[in-house]
Order: sequence, then C-alpha cells, then structure tokens
Amino acid sequence: MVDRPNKPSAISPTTMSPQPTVTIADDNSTVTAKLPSGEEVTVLLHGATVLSWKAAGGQELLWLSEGAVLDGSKPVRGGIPLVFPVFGPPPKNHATSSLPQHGFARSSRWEYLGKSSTEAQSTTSDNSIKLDFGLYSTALSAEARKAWPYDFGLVYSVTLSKEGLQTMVTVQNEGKEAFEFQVLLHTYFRVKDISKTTVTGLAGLPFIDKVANATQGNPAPTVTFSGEVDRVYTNIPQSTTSILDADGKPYIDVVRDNLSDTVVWNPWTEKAKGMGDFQPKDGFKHMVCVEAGAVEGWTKLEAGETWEGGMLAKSHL
Ligand SMILES: O=P(O)(O)OC[C@H]1O[C@@H](O)[C@H](O)[C@@H](O)[C@@H]1O
Repeated sequence: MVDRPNKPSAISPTTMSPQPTVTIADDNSTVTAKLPSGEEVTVLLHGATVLSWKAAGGQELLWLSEGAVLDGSKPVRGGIPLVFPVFGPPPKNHATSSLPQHGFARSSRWEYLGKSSTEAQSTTSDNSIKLDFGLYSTALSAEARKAWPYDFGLVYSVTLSKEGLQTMVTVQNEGKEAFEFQVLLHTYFRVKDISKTTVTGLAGLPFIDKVANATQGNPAPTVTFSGEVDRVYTNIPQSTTSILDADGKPYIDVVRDNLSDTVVWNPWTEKAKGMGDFQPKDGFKHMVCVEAGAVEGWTKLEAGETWEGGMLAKSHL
C-alpha cells in the first residue's frame, strides 16, 4: 500500500460541534428546526404558520389554541399566521375587496424551499438556522386567484438563533402591473397572566381603537389588559415593542424591520366565546397578540419590484 504524505487526519469527534437539525414530518405537514442549545421552531406548511417557538430551556413562547384546526380547512388560531395581502375585512372598492378577512396567505399551502445555516466553529459560538417557504400566485386556489389576480412570489424566511426568532417576508411583483398590499405577522405570544402583562414601546401614540368602532384612542404610557383590546398603532417611531411579565420584567421584545405598525389584540371573555376554534375558552388569559405589520394604507409594488419586511422576536427567558 502506498503511504500518502498528505493523508488527511481523522476528524476527532471532540473538535466537531453539534449542528442544528431540521425534521420534516412524515405526513409533510410541518418543518421543525432545533438548535444544539435547545431552541426550537415548528412551521406548518398550511399558511407557513409558525406553530411553536421554544426557548433553550424548553419553555413555549407562543400560544396555540387547543381547538386550532391544522388540516388546512381554516386559518390556524394561534402561533404566527401571516396576514397578506389585506389586514382585517377588505375595504369596498379596493382590489382586495373580494378576499376573506386577513387575505389568503394564512389559508394557502406553502412550499418548503429548504434550509440554510451558519455553522458554529466551536461549541461556544452561536448557530442559526433559516427555513424558507414560498407561495406563488400560480399555486393559489382558483378562488383566491380570481379574487386577487396578480402575479406574485412570496418568500417567508423563519430564522432561529439564540438571539430569537426572525420572520421576514419578501414580496415580489412578477406581473406587468402594480399592486397594493398590507402585511402583518399576527403573533400570539404566550403569557402567564394577561391581567398582569404590560406592553410598552407605544407610549404617547394615538391608535385606532377597534373596540370603540375604530375611533381614535387616547395615548397612554403602556398597554394593560382588563377587557377586550383591539388597537392599531401606526407610524410608530421606535422599532421595539416589548411585553413585560407580571413582575414588570422584560419578557419578549418585538423588533420591527421595515414595518411601521403594530396591532395589539386580546379577545377577552365574550370574543373568545364567539370563536369556535378558541380553546380553552379562558385561554385569553394566557395570550397576547403583538402583531408587527404594514397595515396603514397600502404598500404599492410596481411591476418587477421587490419589498421586504419582518420582525425579530427576542426572548428574555
Ligand atoms: O379571527 P381572525 O380573522 O383570525 O382575526 C382575529 C383578530 O385579528 C386582529 O389582528 C384584529 O385586529 C382583530 O380585529 C381580529 O378579531
């Protein structure tokens, strides 16, 4: 046998650091990514809805209704449904007017495009893993295509790192005419006790109060919860909205990227009762929606143009 002078040395298991893992469910319904440090995210291909985001210690950070329907027959109640191309009930006399509330992205089956990761060089450096999902106009249901007949491509990138969970949306106009859209990351965060939860980062800002017939609400230093809250804050100057826990300690920061609006929502007793897929009925005590988006007016995208925006949710756990 010829002895090779430059024979590569065997890779020692002690110098290899553990890498993130990605698992696709046997029935092709979900993709789960996990970091060696324990953080985990699961995305349902139906709606590209993030169903679960866990901190390194295994604590769940998102609220998912026990009655959530995951088979694609309706949008998911909980996690992070992606609202596009219209927020709320569509206005009359607009190109979105025939679409359902919150649009079609959360009700469509997305394609898993693959993963990319930054690999740690040692056990002390951080890994991150990015999962990409795509939705193209050609894959829409005939009904949605008829209601909003534009040619587009959406890429939704979900990146899990020790820093947090980043969700970025890229919208591409692949047609020959301009279109207008709204977008919102309808995130249901899990909280211990809503009556002791505070949302900060919106101090002094006016808001549209959907609980009071969409009238202008009075600015307040913080948002607290003792009944139904459904507020739309627009043109927010600062980029971070924070959720504080019962002790007033920071729990989750939502950092917006190229999104200037935020919806704060908790349905409380009566609205929760009226939603068939909201379970248990007192589940509103353990959730708050802090939804980063672009919902004031419309974002116009000319033919061939691309737009990107999203959020980074950072956990203090
Ligand atoms: O029941 P849906 O369509 O998921 O909407 C839930 C809520 O979504 C919020 O974003 C809206 O501000 C609320 O008005 C709405 O009730």
